[in-house]
Amino acid sequence: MNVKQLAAEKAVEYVVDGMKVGLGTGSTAYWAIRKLGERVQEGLKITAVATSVASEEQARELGIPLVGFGDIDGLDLTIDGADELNHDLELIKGGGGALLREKIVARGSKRMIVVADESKAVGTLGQFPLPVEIVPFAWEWTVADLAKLGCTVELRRSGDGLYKTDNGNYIADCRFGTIASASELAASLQNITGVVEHGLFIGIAALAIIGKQDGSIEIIEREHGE
Ligand SMILES: O=C[C@H](O)[C@H](O)[C@H](O)COP(=O)(O)O
Repeated sequence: MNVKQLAAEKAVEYVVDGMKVGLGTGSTAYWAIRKLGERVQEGLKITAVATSVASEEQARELGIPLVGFGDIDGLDLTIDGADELNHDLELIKGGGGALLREKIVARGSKRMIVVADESKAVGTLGQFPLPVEIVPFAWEWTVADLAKLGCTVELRRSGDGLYKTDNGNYIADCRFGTIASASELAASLQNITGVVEHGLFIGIAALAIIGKQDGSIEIIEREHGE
């Protein structure tokens, strides 16, 4: 059973004619984009923006109409994956390096649906190293500042060199083990000048659709105003 596909295809049921849709990034969002492509070929009328070069290419190949950010002032719905999520729908994202674009797109959406398999649902965030996008300039100092927050930091690599995001920045993967307060940590991260954005998504996702090995789906909805 492909539980990522199960969750992703359920989320696509929320898409209706006329919607402006944000396309997430990663191996779960892949299935949502694929299903959306099928529905577009069957006549669904939507426009979309993508959160990464990879998702944009996938959408284009499937014939999903893409628009520029200057053409629209917001989105109705974004469907995206997560690396970890807790019961308050606080997320860790950025395992695929797309967190900055993902956060811009999700924040510009009336609703964000997270799609994930059950391994991503945790009691406390932090087992997954938190991806933090940092500028290459003086990255050594930024990494040192991040480590002062109580994590071990590894600069993400790719092949022989350092990994670069679609925006030309580096990713520092910060292993906290346990994140007691995501909002306090988010505030501390935002205070570090070399940090462009971090992978904590707090108060952004409205709904999570979690695919389970037994073929069932769990839906978690965030209380309004939480
Ligand atoms: O940068 C990547 C994104 O935040 C992904 O949504 C996240 O890493 C989950 O990816 P996957 O569905 O491949 O586990």
